[in-house]
Amino acid sequence: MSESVKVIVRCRPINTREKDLKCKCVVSMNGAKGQCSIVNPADEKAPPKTFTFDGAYFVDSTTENIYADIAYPLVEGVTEGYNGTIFAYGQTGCGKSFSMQGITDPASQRGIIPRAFDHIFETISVTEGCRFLVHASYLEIYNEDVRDLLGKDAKQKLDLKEHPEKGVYVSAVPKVQ
Ligand SMILES: Nc1ncnc2c1ncn2[C@@H]1O[C@H](COP(=O)(O)OP(=O)(O)OP(=O)(O)O)[C@@H](O)[C@H]1O
Repeated sequence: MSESVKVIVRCRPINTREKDLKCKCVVSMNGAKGQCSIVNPADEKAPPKTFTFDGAYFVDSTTENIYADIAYPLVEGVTEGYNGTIFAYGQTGCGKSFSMQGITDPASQRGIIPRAFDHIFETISVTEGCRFLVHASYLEIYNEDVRDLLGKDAKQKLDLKEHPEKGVYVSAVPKVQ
Protein backbone atom coordinates (compact mmCIF):
# COMPACT_ATOMS: atom_id res chain seq x y z
CA MET A 1 0.00 0.00 0.00
CA SER A 2 1.32 3.45 -0.83
CA GLU A 3 1.91 5.97 1.95
CA SER A 4 -1.11 8.06 2.89
CA VAL A 5 0.87 11.28 3.39
CA LYS A 6 3.66 12.42 1.09
CA VAL A 7 5.82 15.47 1.64
CA ILE A 8 7.93 16.97 -1.13
CA VAL A 9 10.20 20.00 -1.12
CA ARG A 10 10.68 22.44 -4.02
CA CYS A 11 13.43 25.03 -4.19
CA ARG A 12 12.79 28.16 -6.26
CA PRO A 13 15.56 30.06 -8.08
CA ILE A 14 17.22 33.00 -6.34
CA ASN A 15 15.28 36.17 -7.18
CA THR A 16 16.58 39.59 -8.24
CA ARG A 17 16.39 41.03 -4.74
CA GLU A 18 18.42 38.14 -3.37
CA LYS A 19 20.94 38.48 -6.22
CA ASP A 20 21.27 42.21 -5.46
CA LEU A 21 21.91 41.34 -1.83
CA LYS A 22 24.65 38.95 -3.04
CA CYS A 23 22.87 36.00 -1.44
CA LYS A 24 24.31 32.58 -2.16
CA CYS A 25 22.34 29.41 -2.73
CA VAL A 26 23.07 27.11 0.23
CA VAL A 27 20.72 24.35 -0.87
CA SER A 28 21.52 21.34 -3.03
CA MET A 29 19.24 18.47 -3.91
CA ASN A 30 19.44 14.85 -4.89
CA GLY A 31 16.19 14.21 -6.71
CA ALA A 32 16.72 10.46 -7.01
CA LYS A 33 17.11 10.12 -3.23
CA GLY A 34 14.59 12.85 -2.37
CA GLN A 35 17.27 14.57 -0.34
CA CYS A 36 17.79 18.24 0.37
CA SER A 37 21.12 19.40 1.83
CA ILE A 38 21.85 22.78 3.35
CA VAL A 39 25.32 24.14 4.00
CA ASN A 40 26.10 26.65 6.69
CA PRO A 41 27.13 29.82 4.76
CA ALA A 42 29.24 30.91 7.75
CA ASP A 43 31.13 27.62 7.81
CA GLU A 44 31.23 26.00 4.37
CA LYS A 45 33.55 23.25 5.62
CA ALA A 46 30.98 22.05 8.14
CA PRO A 47 29.10 18.97 6.96
CA PRO A 48 25.82 19.89 5.27
CA LYS A 49 22.59 19.11 7.04
CA THR A 50 20.60 16.64 4.94
CA PHE A 51 16.85 16.04 5.08
CA THR A 52 14.94 13.32 3.22
CA PHE A 53 11.49 13.82 1.67
CA ASP A 54 9.21 11.85 -0.64
CA GLY A 55 10.52 14.08 -3.43
CA ALA A 56 13.05 16.89 -3.79
CA TYR A 57 12.72 19.33 -6.70
CA PHE A 58 15.45 21.85 -7.41
CA VAL A 59 15.32 25.24 -9.16
CA ASP A 60 15.11 23.71 -12.64
CA SER A 61 12.11 21.51 -11.83
CA THR A 62 8.77 21.89 -13.58
CA THR A 63 5.29 21.68 -12.15
CA GLU A 64 4.56 19.28 -15.00
CA ASN A 65 7.00 16.77 -13.48
CA ILE A 66 5.84 17.41 -9.93
CA TYR A 67 2.23 16.83 -11.00
CA ALA A 68 3.12 13.58 -12.76
CA ASP A 69 5.09 12.26 -9.77
CA ILE A 70 2.92 13.37 -6.89
CA ALA A 71 -0.45 14.87 -7.83
CA TYR A 72 -1.47 12.57 -10.68
CA PRO A 73 -1.84 9.41 -8.56
CA LEU A 74 -3.67 11.34 -5.85
CA VAL A 75 -6.16 12.92 -8.29
CA GLU A 76 -6.66 9.51 -9.94
CA GLY A 77 -7.60 8.21 -6.48
CA VAL A 78 -10.10 11.06 -6.06
CA THR A 79 -11.83 10.15 -9.33
CA GLU A 80 -12.13 6.61 -7.93
CA GLY A 81 -13.81 7.89 -4.76
CA TYR A 82 -10.94 8.33 -2.32
CA ASN A 83 -10.25 11.54 -0.41
CA GLY A 84 -7.21 13.53 -1.39
CA THR A 85 -5.63 16.81 -0.28
CA ILE A 86 -2.75 18.80 -1.72
CA PHE A 87 -1.51 21.85 0.08
CA ALA A 88 1.51 24.10 -0.23
CA TYR A 89 3.27 25.36 2.86
CA GLY A 90 6.16 27.77 3.23
CA GLN A 91 7.24 31.29 4.00
CA THR A 92 6.06 34.25 1.96
CA GLY A 93 7.56 34.40 -1.55
CA CYS A 94 8.79 30.80 -1.52
CA GLY A 95 6.66 29.73 -4.50
CA LYS A 96 3.36 28.35 -3.17
CA SER A 97 1.23 30.19 -5.74
CA PHE A 98 3.79 29.42 -8.42
CA SER A 99 3.35 25.71 -7.75
CA MET A 100 -0.39 25.66 -7.08
CA GLN A 101 -1.69 28.27 -9.54
CA GLY A 102 1.33 28.52 -11.79
CA ILE A 103 1.95 30.45 -14.97
CA THR A 104 0.77 29.71 -18.51
CA ASP A 105 4.08 30.32 -20.27
CA PRO A 106 5.97 28.02 -20.33
CA ALA A 107 3.18 25.44 -20.27
CA SER A 108 5.40 23.11 -18.22
CA GLN A 109 4.90 25.53 -15.29
CA ARG A 110 1.08 25.50 -15.33
CA GLY A 111 0.01 25.00 -11.76
CA ILE A 112 -1.26 21.97 -9.90
CA ILE A 113 -4.80 23.41 -9.57
CA PRO A 114 -5.52 23.92 -13.31
CA ARG A 115 -3.82 20.58 -14.05
CA ALA A 116 -6.04 18.85 -11.49
CA PHE A 117 -9.17 20.49 -12.98
CA ASP A 118 -8.20 19.29 -16.48
CA HIS A 119 -7.42 15.84 -15.12
CA ILE A 120 -10.75 15.52 -13.26
CA PHE A 121 -12.91 16.75 -16.15
CA GLU A 122 -10.97 14.67 -18.68
CA THR A 123 -11.56 11.55 -16.56
CA ILE A 124 -15.27 12.41 -16.22
CA SER A 125 -15.60 12.87 -19.98
CA VAL A 126 -14.18 9.43 -20.79
CA THR A 127 -15.74 7.42 -17.94
CA GLU A 128 -18.90 5.51 -18.81
CA GLY A 129 -21.54 4.12 -16.46
CA CYS A 130 -20.70 6.47 -13.60
CA ARG A 131 -22.04 9.86 -12.48
CA PHE A 132 -19.77 12.45 -10.89
CA LEU A 133 -20.59 15.50 -8.79
CA VAL A 134 -17.94 18.21 -8.65
CA HIS A 135 -18.06 20.89 -5.94
CA ALA A 136 -15.58 23.71 -5.58
CA SER A 137 -15.07 26.29 -2.86
CA TYR A 138 -12.26 28.81 -2.61
CA LEU A 139 -11.32 30.16 0.79
CA GLU A 140 -8.68 32.54 1.97
CA ILE A 141 -7.26 32.18 5.49
CA TYR A 142 -5.27 35.30 6.32
CA ASN A 143 -4.29 36.38 9.82
CA GLU A 144 -6.77 33.81 11.14
CA ASP A 145 -9.66 35.44 9.24
CA VAL A 146 -11.51 33.19 6.81
CA ARG A 147 -13.09 34.59 3.65
CA ASP A 148 -14.99 33.06 0.75
CA LEU A 149 -13.31 34.23 -2.46
CA LEU A 150 -16.18 32.96 -4.64
CA GLY A 151 -18.88 34.55 -2.46
CA LYS A 152 -20.83 37.74 -3.17
CA ASP A 153 -18.90 39.62 -0.49
CA ALA A 154 -15.26 38.48 -0.46
CA LYS A 155 -14.61 40.84 2.48
CA GLN A 156 -17.07 39.13 4.81
CA LYS A 157 -15.35 37.11 7.53
CA LEU A 158 -16.70 33.63 8.04
CA ASP A 159 -16.87 31.64 11.28
CA LEU A 160 -14.87 28.51 11.92
CA LYS A 161 -17.04 25.91 13.68
CA GLU A 162 -16.64 22.39 14.96
CA HIS A 163 -19.11 19.56 14.58
CA PRO A 164 -18.76 16.55 16.93
CA GLU A 165 -18.84 14.09 14.02
CA LYS A 166 -17.89 16.03 10.89
CA GLY A 167 -15.03 17.94 12.52
CA VAL A 168 -13.96 21.51 11.79
CA TYR A 169 -15.84 23.39 9.08
CA VAL A 170 -16.41 26.92 7.82
CA SER A 171 -19.95 28.22 8.20
CA ALA A 172 -21.97 29.33 5.19
CA VAL A 173 -19.50 28.57 2.42
CA PRO A 174 -21.47 28.08 -0.76
CA LYS A 175 -20.07 25.32 -2.97
CA VAL A 176 -19.99 25.96 -6.68
CA GLN A 177 -21.27 22.97 -8.67
N1 LIG B 1 10.01 27.34 -9.14
C1 LIG B 1 10.04 28.63 -9.52
N2 LIG B 1 10.64 29.01 -10.67
C2 LIG B 1 10.65 30.29 -11.05
N3 LIG B 1 10.10 31.30 -10.34
C3 LIG B 1 9.49 31.00 -9.20
C4 LIG B 1 9.42 29.65 -8.72
N4 LIG B 1 8.77 29.65 -7.54
C5 LIG B 1 8.43 30.92 -7.30
N5 LIG B 1 8.86 31.73 -8.29
C6 LIG B 1 8.68 33.20 -8.34
O1 LIG B 1 8.92 33.70 -7.03
C7 LIG B 1 7.97 34.72 -6.70
C8 LIG B 1 7.22 34.37 -5.42
O2 LIG B 1 6.46 33.19 -5.66
P1 LIG B 1 4.97 33.02 -5.13
O3 LIG B 1 4.17 34.27 -5.34
O4 LIG B 1 4.44 31.77 -5.74
O5 LIG B 1 5.22 32.83 -3.57
P2 LIG B 1 4.16 32.49 -2.41
O6 LIG B 1 4.79 31.43 -1.57
O7 LIG B 1 2.82 32.16 -2.99
O8 LIG B 1 4.14 33.87 -1.62
P3 LIG B 1 3.03 34.50 -0.61
O9 LIG B 1 2.95 33.58 0.58
O10 LIG B 1 3.64 35.82 -0.26
O11 LIG B 1 1.74 34.60 -1.38
C9 LIG B 1 7.06 34.87 -7.91
O12 LIG B 1 7.54 35.95 -8.69
C10 LIG B 1 7.23 33.56 -8.66
O13 LIG B 1 7.01 33.71 -10.06
